[in-house]
Amino acid sequence: MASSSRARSSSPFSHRKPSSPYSSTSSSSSFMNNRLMPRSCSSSASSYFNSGNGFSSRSMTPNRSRSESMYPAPRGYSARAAPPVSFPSEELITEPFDAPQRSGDSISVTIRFRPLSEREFQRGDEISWYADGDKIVRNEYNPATAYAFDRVFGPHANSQEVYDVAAKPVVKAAMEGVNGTVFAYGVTSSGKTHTMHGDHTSPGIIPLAIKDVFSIIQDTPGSEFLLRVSYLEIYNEVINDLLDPTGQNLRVREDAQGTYVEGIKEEVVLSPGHALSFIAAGEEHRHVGSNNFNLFSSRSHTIFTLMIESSAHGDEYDGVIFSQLNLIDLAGSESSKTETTGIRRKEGSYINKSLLTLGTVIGKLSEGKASHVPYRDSKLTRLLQSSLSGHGHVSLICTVTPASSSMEETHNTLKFASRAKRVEIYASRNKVYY
Ligand SMILES: Nc1ncnc2c1ncn2[C@@H]1O[C@H](COP(=O)(O)OP(=O)(O)OP(=O)(O)O)[C@@H](O)[C@H]1O
Repeated sequence: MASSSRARSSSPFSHRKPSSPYSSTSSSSSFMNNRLMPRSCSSSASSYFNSGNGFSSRSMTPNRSRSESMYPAPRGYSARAAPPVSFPSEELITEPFDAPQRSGDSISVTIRFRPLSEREFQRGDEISWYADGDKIVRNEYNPATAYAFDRVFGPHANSQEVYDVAAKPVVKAAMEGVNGTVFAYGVTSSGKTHTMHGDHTSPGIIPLAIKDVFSIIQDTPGSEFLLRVSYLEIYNEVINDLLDPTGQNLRVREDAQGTYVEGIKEEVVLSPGHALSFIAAGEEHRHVGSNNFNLFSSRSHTIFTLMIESSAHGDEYDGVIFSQLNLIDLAGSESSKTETTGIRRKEGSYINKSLLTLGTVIGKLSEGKASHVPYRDSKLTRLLQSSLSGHGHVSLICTVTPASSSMEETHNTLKFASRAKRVEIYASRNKVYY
């Protein structure tokens, strides 16, 4: 009998689960009084909802015994080439490179400037880098130094505009069974959290993506969906489950299909508000951690994952498509000279080491030739391995300040972004027939 165990996708954030304690009988479904009932259920719950009024109690993915891999490539598995999401092409203007012949798609790279902060303004910072049109970042003092990207947003762009370009196509593809990863990269205080989370007046990529996912469901009559979320942080190279305070120091496991976090909690979500409530709860857990360990949001990488399954009804049934959408707010690198305490210094060195490893991994991948890629050198790159090695769309949003006092740091971010553009990906649709 079916349970909520889902088919294994090629995403790095796949989580094995024991067989469901809830059987997927009608009594375990969320179909109560013809209303979708949010409930406090763990990953094992199976609650399907569709784009119409009805709900289904059946799971689309098969139950698997513990001894079996939860996500083997089942019979009938098909990984069809999906149409690439339409990101515009890009090229480096002043630092030409020998790009490998591309046969796949590439990482989409977006740059987002924030305005000069009050602090920068007060201390007399000038503009050192600026958006020259919507594809080029240019240096004010040396105009010949410029980089081109898929898209560059100046300081007055809002998060909805950034979302529409850098995340919406990835979200849309994820709803069609193609794994996706959107992540924000940049030095501390450059605007990563503003971009990924935002606030009530200016929601960021994560709430906008959640809203979009539910609106796509509404606009997809005749299909049923199952959505689950997980939320974790990597703090000092330790993975903590933000949806389950007892889930500390979780292990990264690996099997033939890639890496996954063992024992992470997944929650079924039934509405945008429901999904956002889990994020809010997760932030609370992270905050508690902060008090105990001097942990700040900027001191951990966070990964919010939305797991999506869908299937058409009745005669229209054409297999189950599934995907994972990973929305990542990286911790910002910070100069060690700003660290004041031992704990801060330790945090900073973990952050810098993992970001350095990310840079090395991107650099190796961008070379486009077979060589050792040190994914295992950090938890972040281990978890990102499947995404970066090409299984799904990847959108990198690099946040930068125009301030002259951060000119070198911004230049480093631009160089990282430039390298990332050269990484090839081969996104394919995940589909399984039962
Ligand atoms: N595009 C923007 N427009 C207006 N304000 C912004 C923008 N980006 C960032 N800010 C503001 O700048 C400050 C720092 O931003 P934020 O906290 O998002 O940085 P961060 O990169 O996440 O830093 P950290 O790495 O320390 O977490 C915040 O007050 C934020 O509101």
